[in-house]
Amino acid sequence: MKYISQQLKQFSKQIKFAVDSYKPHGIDKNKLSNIVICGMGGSGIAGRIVKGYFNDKLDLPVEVVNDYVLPRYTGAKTLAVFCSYSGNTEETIAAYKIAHEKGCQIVVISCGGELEKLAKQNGNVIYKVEGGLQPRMALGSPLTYLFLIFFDLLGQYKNADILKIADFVVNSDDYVIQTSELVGRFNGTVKNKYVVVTDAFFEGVATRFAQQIQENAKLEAFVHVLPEANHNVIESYYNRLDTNFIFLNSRNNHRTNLRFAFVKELLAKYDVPMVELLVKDNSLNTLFHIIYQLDWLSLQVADKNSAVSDQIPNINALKDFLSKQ
Ligand SMILES: O=P(O)(O)OC[C@H]1O[C@](O)(CO)[C@@H](O)[C@@H]1O
Repeated sequence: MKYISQQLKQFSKQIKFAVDSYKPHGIDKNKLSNIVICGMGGSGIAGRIVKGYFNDKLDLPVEVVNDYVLPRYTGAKTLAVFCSYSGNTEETIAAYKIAHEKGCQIVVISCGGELEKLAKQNGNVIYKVEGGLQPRMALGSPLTYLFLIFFDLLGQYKNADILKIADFVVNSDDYVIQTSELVGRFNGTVKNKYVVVTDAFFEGVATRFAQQIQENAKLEAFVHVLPEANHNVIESYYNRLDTNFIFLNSRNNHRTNLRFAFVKELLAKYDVPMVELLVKDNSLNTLFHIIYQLDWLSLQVADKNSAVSDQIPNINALKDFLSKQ
């Protein structure tokens, strides 16, 4: 835990690094028909978070691709952003090669590897990330770059609010205290599963937390998105749930708010551990704070579960297996 928590403490520094290093990409939004953001795991999640944020702000379809292939509609009018910390993730490299062949407008976020090599050869825009961390503990820079790339497309890059991302200076000890309180609220009964009930705006943030619980704490974690989850998974909300619930609601839809209220009441009947995260507003600052808070929570849960959070033996064994094929 100590080693990985040292890495998490650099979140704020990573954000600042990206804000300071960012240079406008020069891509004209009016010449685009769509955007794809490609990447896996702790890098791909940045795309999902940004997609949720810009859903009601950008008049272009955005798709997140966590795969080897790109959708058929991609081409010269596609902005394809590739996000890989190591630059050596095989799915991301394969998708990059397709984008290059199809003549997409390409932007790469990475600290090196094969992806950076190809991007340099092909003269793509590259946003460099500082190396030496576990990819899932390096989200600050890629996420900030992605936000800046999108604001830049909207012609808002110089907007003071956006540059305020750089003001995200935190005392990580405060987060450790806050999240250990949250863990305390879950503790009455030890549950083995985590579910985040979220709305679409925070789906990426919720998924980030689920992935952090899976990789760091070695526990099952799921995301139930409202309103859709009210049409299916709600039927599993009965007694004997072995689950801790977290609620994350941006409060931007009155009907969805009602759904949250109903679900909370329903689960309360079964005495299920629940925590509602405080969402002050839908600003970038709040979004970054929630991500950081949930990252700390995943490490606290890992500690409680005596998990070795900096080791990912199954993932490494899989990569080893694939490299021999
Ligand atoms: O950012 P990268 O280097 O492409 O890695 C993507 C993902 O792959 C892993 O290294 C493991 O498969 C994750 O830890 C990471 O989130």
